[in-house]
Amino acid sequence: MHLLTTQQMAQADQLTMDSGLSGCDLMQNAAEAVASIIRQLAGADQLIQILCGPGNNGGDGYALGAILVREWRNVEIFAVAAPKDDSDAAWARSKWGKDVRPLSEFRPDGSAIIVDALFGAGLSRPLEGDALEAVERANGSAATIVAVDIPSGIGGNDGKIYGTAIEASDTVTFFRGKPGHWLYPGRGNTGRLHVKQIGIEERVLRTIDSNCRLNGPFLWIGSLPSSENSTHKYERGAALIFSGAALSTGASRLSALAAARAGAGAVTLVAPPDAARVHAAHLTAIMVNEAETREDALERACNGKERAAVIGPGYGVGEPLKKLVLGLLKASNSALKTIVLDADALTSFREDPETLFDAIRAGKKNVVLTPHEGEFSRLFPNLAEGHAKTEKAAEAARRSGAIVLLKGSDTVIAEPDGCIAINPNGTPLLATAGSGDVLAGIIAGLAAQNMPLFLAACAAAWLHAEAARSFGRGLVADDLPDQLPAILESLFDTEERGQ
Ligand SMILES: NC(=O)C1=CN([C@@H]2O[C@H](COP(=O)(O)OP(=O)(O)OC[C@H]3O[C@@H](n4cnc5c(N)ncnc54)[C@H](OP(=O)(O)O)[C@@H]3O)[C@@H](O)[C@H]2O)[C@@H](O)CC1
Ligand SMILES: [K+]
Repeated sequence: MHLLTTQQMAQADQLTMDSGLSGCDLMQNAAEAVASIIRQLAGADQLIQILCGPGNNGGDGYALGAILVREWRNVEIFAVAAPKDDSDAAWARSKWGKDVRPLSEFRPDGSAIIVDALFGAGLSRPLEGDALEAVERANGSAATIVAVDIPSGIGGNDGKIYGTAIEASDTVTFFRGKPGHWLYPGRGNTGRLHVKQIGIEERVLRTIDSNCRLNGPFLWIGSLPSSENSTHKYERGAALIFSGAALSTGASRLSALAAARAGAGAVTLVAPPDAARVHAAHLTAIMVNEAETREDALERACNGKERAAVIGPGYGVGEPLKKLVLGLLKASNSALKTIVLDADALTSFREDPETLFDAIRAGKKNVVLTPHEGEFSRLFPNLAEGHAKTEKAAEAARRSGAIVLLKGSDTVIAEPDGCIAINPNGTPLLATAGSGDVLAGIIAGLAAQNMPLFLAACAAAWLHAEAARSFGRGLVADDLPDQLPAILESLFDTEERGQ
């Protein structure tokens, strides 16, 4: 599903109005959509307190009030300022036609439903004065809060809080969601998101240049590898995982198991001899190859049948890892097409990230970088602050020439050409040691089966979170790979049933 910025939503609005529907029609439809949610949440006698701003978000609030009083509901409206004369919002206020009290007089009734129609797509600065106080009062009350379009104070494009922001239990938005509904902290303030259709036609998306999508199976299920037609393990796809030293083998082992559970037919760990023995004691289905030196490991990678490799987890930050990564990126004429750079492989380039980016751009490999925020700020120090997470990831992908999967509870995946996906099913359960190693392994496992790399990264982020959810409390990273087969199976089942 596309996500639209506030500017793109305004464009959708305008394109719709150009083809005949008026702004007042859209506002009326928007208000009807919010009313349908209020009817589900409110008892017949429950007080509805609507807070209206000066723009069209406020207009939606007045139009909603007019609908609800016709149903004999008990409605109060408080406004921060009157709408401009002759605006759609002024039309809606005239439809309401009853008393409007100043926002400074708003006192929440703990048993009421508060409708937040203060600011939506037009939020242009931090909340202050009466609006700020009203939002704080509403949040401090026991009332249920329903936000119109987006909780007031949340930036529609970046999900950031401007001054303060409404904490809604439900948010009703129109046509498509916005990045700010899905990026934290906005996602936390949004509550349940209801996306309602108000007469904007799908075809406007052909004109609007939207590059941001919500991640989910609908995006990549058609490309998800199925092992049905492969009879040989190498035909199914092989992955190579680079191991660190004997005392830090766990991370690479997690990546290897995840790659195998994601469907790679053959997974090999390449490890220094003492580490190889540790792996051998733990593993059965995963192959282990010894490599005496870094050069041996590189040679093994270049002469193998593996299409995808993971390097970084548990390897150890430093010059040897840098050289190995640069060697892999440079190697031509090998089956290895995809390299997932994670953890130590990212941190090793913190002093000179440009060396890494130059090598990625110069080489012929498809590369995914999987930083968490800390690793990201080491590689892209001037992008770390201020920007929206989507913009940070997109700019990092453009600069590095790699797909960037910026981890977090709202993981963002970006391609160098500007396509972005926001992952919606992240969970705090994933904040556990080794979880990132598993994610890197899933990406490699899917890429080894020839899944297009951006889609593989999107699918991996979603499957990884789904695996955590399906295990639940008490999860440790070791549990994640084992959850994957059942999740993959149910995805294929669903697709076969055409759902
Ligand atoms: N797109 C669609 O499909 C449809 C959209 N619809 C609705 O329209 C909404 C967008 O309407 P909108 O453009 O009028 O913006 P809105 O959010 O009402 O705010 C603008 C006003 O607030 C003011 N203001 C801003 N920040 C402020 C602050 N911190 N503190 C104080 N003031 C502040 C700002 O002042 P200014 O920046 O101009 O000085 C301006 O006066 C959208 O969210 C949806 O609900 C539906 O009706 C129909 C279909
Ligand atoms: K709002």
